[in-house]
Amino acid sequence: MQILKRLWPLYRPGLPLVVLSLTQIALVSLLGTAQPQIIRFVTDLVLENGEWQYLVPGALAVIAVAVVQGGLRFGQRYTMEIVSTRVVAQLRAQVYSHLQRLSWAFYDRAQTGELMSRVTADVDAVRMAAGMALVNGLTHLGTIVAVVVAMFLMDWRLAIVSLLFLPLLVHAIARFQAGSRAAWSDVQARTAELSASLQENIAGVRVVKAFAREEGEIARFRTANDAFQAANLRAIRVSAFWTNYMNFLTAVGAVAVLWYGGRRAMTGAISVGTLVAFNAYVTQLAGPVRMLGMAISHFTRAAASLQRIYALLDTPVEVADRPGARDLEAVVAEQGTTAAAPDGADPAGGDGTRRVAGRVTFEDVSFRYPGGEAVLQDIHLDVAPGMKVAVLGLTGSGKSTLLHLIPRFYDPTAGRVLIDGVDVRDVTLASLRRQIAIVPQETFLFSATLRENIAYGRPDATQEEIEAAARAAQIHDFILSLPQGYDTVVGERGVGLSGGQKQRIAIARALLTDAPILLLDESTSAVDVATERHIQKALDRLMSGRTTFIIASRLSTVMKADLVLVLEDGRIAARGTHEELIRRDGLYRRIYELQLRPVEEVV
Ligand SMILES: Nc1ncnc2c1ncn2[C@@H]1O[C@H](COP(=O)(O)OP(=O)(O)OP(=O)(O)O)[C@@H](O)[C@H]1O
Repeated sequence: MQILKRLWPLYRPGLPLVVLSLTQIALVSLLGTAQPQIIRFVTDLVLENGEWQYLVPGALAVIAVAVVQGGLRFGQRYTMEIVSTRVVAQLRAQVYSHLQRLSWAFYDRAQTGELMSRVTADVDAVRMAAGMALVNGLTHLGTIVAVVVAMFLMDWRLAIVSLLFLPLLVHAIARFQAGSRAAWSDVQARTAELSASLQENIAGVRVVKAFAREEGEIARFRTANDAFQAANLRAIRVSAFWTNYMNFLTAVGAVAVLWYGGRRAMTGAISVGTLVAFNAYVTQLAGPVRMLGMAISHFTRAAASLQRIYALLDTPVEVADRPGARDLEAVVAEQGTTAAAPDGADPAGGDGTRRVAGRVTFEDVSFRYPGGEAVLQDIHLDVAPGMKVAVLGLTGSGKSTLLHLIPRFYDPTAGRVLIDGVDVRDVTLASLRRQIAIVPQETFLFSATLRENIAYGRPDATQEEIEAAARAAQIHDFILSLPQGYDTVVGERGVGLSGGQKQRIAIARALLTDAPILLLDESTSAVDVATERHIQKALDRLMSGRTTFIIASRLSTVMKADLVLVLEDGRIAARGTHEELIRRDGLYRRIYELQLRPVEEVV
């Protein structure tokens, strides 16, 4: 019920069409009762009384009814399908846009394949129910009602006897409904499991092959596949048993007609034509009843799917715009803190929007992942615009997490993160993220052209701007060397490009957004000396004039940094410049010995 209430607003705009379809359904149902009546007349007049002139008109009338019914059936189905495809398209769009809004914390827990199945299989189940099943279900219901009424109008005694099976039928429908709901919900869950397994396997195919785990993966998939098959068979069993049981009950009805109707016809209480018509009606009930069963199973399936879809739509967006949140640029401009633009930085952004200065402040920030232990504790930090901060620490010390709090991928559990003195939670996410460029360790490239990939953050960028960014990122010459140049389509995740090339595409992407704050996860992947020099140049260009947080793995980066932070178990264990820190005999020295020097020596 609750579900229908939520679905209703989607149907409302198509109300006139729904009414039209319902009218057609009513007419089809009424016409369904006409044929046995014609047969009744023909039987009584032609066979009993020998009035042969009624035979041909009777036959023609049967054909006419069938033709009109066919036209109406087409109309009812088509009109309802217009409404339902529209409803389902809106539902799908709602799911998709909610998926865009959901935050990192949600995707940490989510399974990609399961989400895909939500958008495809579940939405499809709703489409089936909202269109075809709805029309068919209502038509069958209408036919049943019309037939029953016609029977009572002809002879109520015979009607009661021949419909004695009806309560049993209703009971069977109810049992069927309950059984198939459970069975289909199981099938849907298994479908999701199967597609999750498939998706994960495809995404991780390189790992699978590297570890020669194909056989293991096949076995794992087979288990999921078997479970899916078993669930499906269970659902079919439930469906097959109850629909056939319902058919059997209808046959019992036909026997009742023959037995009791035959006696009444012999005593002359009803005409032979009436008996024939009754028999036609009872057999006519068999089809709609069985189909109604099928429609019900579609509905129960759709109800289960809708429940899952709404559960997803109801998942709260953990990191969202506050009501009335304003753009960061506007708030900063109002406070008048934009004055201190860094050297060389253009206070007006490349695309003409205002830029903030780029002061980043952490005030007593602590953070824990949901259900986890504290990952960051008491972080106190004030980074002036244009400063380069190198973040170091052993693995798992919280370096990435620290960076992820700035663009609000997560919100701190305690304390505040400020940009130019403004709490990042007080401004719109879009305006906040416009001010931040990110170069992650793993570059994700979309299956699109290199041009589109570079311009991902600024789709309106001109070819000149894209080329300028690529040139600064030291990747322009390489792109030109490809036969299709900037129009080269890269495969999913950028297959076809080397790690160093992908990283430079990411740098070009960040350069093009021209944001005053830069978050950089320096790749540790080993590259040759020439590539390393290219990347260094590209990075230097990118960092210039921007407040930069860099998870550093190269000594050269650390030496150039204005401030080095050493994280230990989520706390800032030491801070200072490389020179200051190296003189102390602490964690920094250890990291320097273990992590930084070797990389430098390779290069
Ligand atoms: N999405 C997450 N959900 C739950 N816990 C997480 C998540 N991401 C990281 N953690 C945990 O938080 C801690 C800090 O992780 P983080 O990735 O910030 O460390 P790091 O210093 O960047 O590590 P590395 O150098 O290995 O990349 C780790 O103990 C990790 O297990």
